[in-house]
Parts: sequence; C-alpha cells; structure tokens
Amino acid sequence: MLYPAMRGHRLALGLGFCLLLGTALCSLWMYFENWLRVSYVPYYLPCPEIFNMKLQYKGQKPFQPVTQSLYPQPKLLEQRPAELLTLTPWLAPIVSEGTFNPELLQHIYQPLNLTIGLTVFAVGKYTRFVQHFLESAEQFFMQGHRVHYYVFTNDPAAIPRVPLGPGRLLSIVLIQRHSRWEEISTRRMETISRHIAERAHREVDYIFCLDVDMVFRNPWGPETLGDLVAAIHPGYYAVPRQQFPYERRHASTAFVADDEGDFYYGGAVFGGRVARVYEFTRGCHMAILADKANGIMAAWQEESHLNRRFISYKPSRVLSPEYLWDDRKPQPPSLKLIRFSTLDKDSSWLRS
Ligand SMILES: CC(=O)N[C@H]1[C@@H](OP(=O)(O)OP(=O)(O)OC[C@H]2O[C@@H](n3ccc(=O)[nH]c3=O)[C@H](O)[C@@H]2O)O[C@H](CO)[C@H](O)[C@@H]1O
Ligand SMILES: [Mn+2]
Repeated sequence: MLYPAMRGHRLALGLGFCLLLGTALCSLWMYFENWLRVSYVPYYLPCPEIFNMKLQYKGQKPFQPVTQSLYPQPKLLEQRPAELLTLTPWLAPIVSEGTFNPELLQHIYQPLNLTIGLTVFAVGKYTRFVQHFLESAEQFFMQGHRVHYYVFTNDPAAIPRVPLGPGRLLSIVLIQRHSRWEEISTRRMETISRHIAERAHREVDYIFCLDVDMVFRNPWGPETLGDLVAAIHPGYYAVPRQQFPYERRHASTAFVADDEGDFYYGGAVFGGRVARVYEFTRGCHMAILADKANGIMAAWQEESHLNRRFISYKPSRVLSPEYLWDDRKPQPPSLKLIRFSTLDKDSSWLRS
C-alpha cells in the first residue's frame, strides 16, 4: 500500500517521463521529415557546379530579358488568308517559304565556316527513328555547312551507322534511361545544358535541339540561324491564346495567364547560338527543378517550361510550322511546303 504523497510523486514522474518521450519522438520525427525533404533535392540536383560556371564563348553577345507587358496576341494568319505573318510584334522574322532567298543566304553564310550542332534523343524504343531521321537530315539539314550531330542514347549499339557527308560528324553520348517517358522528354533540358557546358560550347556556333520521331522533307538551311530560335506548334497556329495548352496552375513555375503569350511553340524544335541555348535550357531546367521540389509536373512537361520562358525571353527568330509539322494533319494552303514533320507513330506502344 502506497502513501498518497508517494503515489502523487510517481504520477508526476510518469507524466514527466511521457512528456520527455513525446518531445523526443516529436523532434525525431521533425528531424527525419526535414532530412527526407532535404535529401530529395540533392538527389535530383545533378551538377550545381556546372550551373554556376561562367563560360567563354566564341563571339559572345550580351542580352536583356524582355519585361512582361500586356498586348494583343499576334496572329500568324492575321493578314490575308493563305499569307503568313512575317514579323512578330517584337520584330523577329517569322521564317517561311518566300520570305528569304536561299542562294543569297548560302552565299552570306558559307564563308563564315560555321559549325551547327544538332541534338537528338533516342532512348528505349525511340532508337528505331534514328536511321530515317539521320538519312533525311543528311539530305536536307544545313547542306554545305559543317554539322555535328549529338545523339543521346542509353543504347549506343542500337544507333545505326548512317554514312555522313564531308564536314559532318556524329557523336553518340551515353545517357541514363528513365522509366517514364515524361521524365525522358523533360530531362532533355538538363542533359542539353550540361552537354553544352561540358563540351558543345567549344565545338559548335549554333545548336538545334530536335525530336527524333520526325523526318526532314525539304531543305532546312541558314535562314533558321538566329540567337534564339523557336518553332510554332502545328496544332495551335490558328488558335486564340486563351486556348493554348499552357500550364495554368499558379503553383507551377511554367504558369501562364490567359492574357499572356505570343505563339504556342513546339517542344520538338528550338535552337540558336550555343550561348543562348545554354542559358535557355539551363533556365528551363531550373524551373523544372523548382516544380519537381514542389511535386508538380507541368501540363506538357518541358514544352510548358519552354513556352513560359519564350514569353519572357523572346525568340529572335521564329520558324513557321513548315519547320515543325505533323504528318497526321493535311497540309493547309497557307504552308507552301513542309520541311520537318512528325511521323505518324504508335505513341502508346512506344511509351509502354
Ligand atoms: C511536336 C512536339 O512539339 N512534340 C512535343 C510533344 O510530344 P511528342 O509526342 O512529340 O513527344 P515524344 O514522344 O516525341 O517525346 C519527345 C522526345 O523525347 C525523346 N524520347 C521520349 C520518350 C522515350 O521513351 N524516348 C525518347 O528518346 C525522343 O527524342 C522524342 O522525340 O510533347 C513533348 C513533351 O511532352 C515534347 O515537348 C515534344 O517535343
Ligand atoms: Mn515527338
């Protein structure tokens, strides 16, 4: 039998112990929760030292980002029917057949002895597109210029040895395979920026970044060379900007408001001077990282981030849908020819 004073003493001791245990468990949980959160970011942040490097480019030019403002949407088919707009409201040429003289441009660009890089990703089942892609590029892409293809793949043995013309080189770059197709597509921004920082800035003057499930059908020449180049998506060139499939959630860094946006650009084609493409892909990758840390994947993955960035950093040259068409659509009278087009493919099988 315990005295009431002793019982009170034990009760107080027990309560104190429980309180201590609770506090310890609580801080342990908070520690682990923090630790989990922190450990996730460095896992995904792959090469912070490269993002902070100041690179020395051939003939670098300074540039200013364009501040956001509100203005009416430019319309590609605004003027006369079957006539494309030729200048953006910020005075960037919109390249299409009839707006340039290919012989004159060849004459101007040939003596510059430029090297044009071309990045293309062929991961998993997408290696099957490489042969057709390269053969058609050999026929039509930057004829008479030095070209360096960079093929990124997880499976170098599956890349066919396509015969290349003089002055044309191909490098196969081994990359990791991610399981989800969205991740493979999105990670291109990271891989390209990293590749430019590590290697391509010393090897090429301009660089284009293209989808592999596509084929060249007509000449693609120096008319496409600009500091920062975007291509109008074939699905949205006649659509009001409110209907563009931008990322509309405020929580995403790719968010675009209803009254913003010029053209809806395709993720399958962008390029420019190597320095500008480095800044561009690095910027997109940083925005993708921020979304990732917040558990968000943008509506159209890196294409959404590309579109967000092109609103603030306007392309200096815009390619008409001649340079990014889709075989599943009939050719409209406004397009005199198709230069580069998406093949009709079995997406669900490819992505499985
Ligand atoms: C015409 C156009 O603008 N296409 C864009 C669109 O769909 P797409 O249907 O064109 O995307 P897609 O399946 O072609 O994937 C984009 C590219 O990633 C590479 N890849 C992808 C998956 C894979 O398993 N292995 C592989 O190598 C390959 O180079 C491919 O061409 O949206 C994508 C993002 O969602 C990209 O922005 C594409 O550029
Ligand atoms: Mn594609």
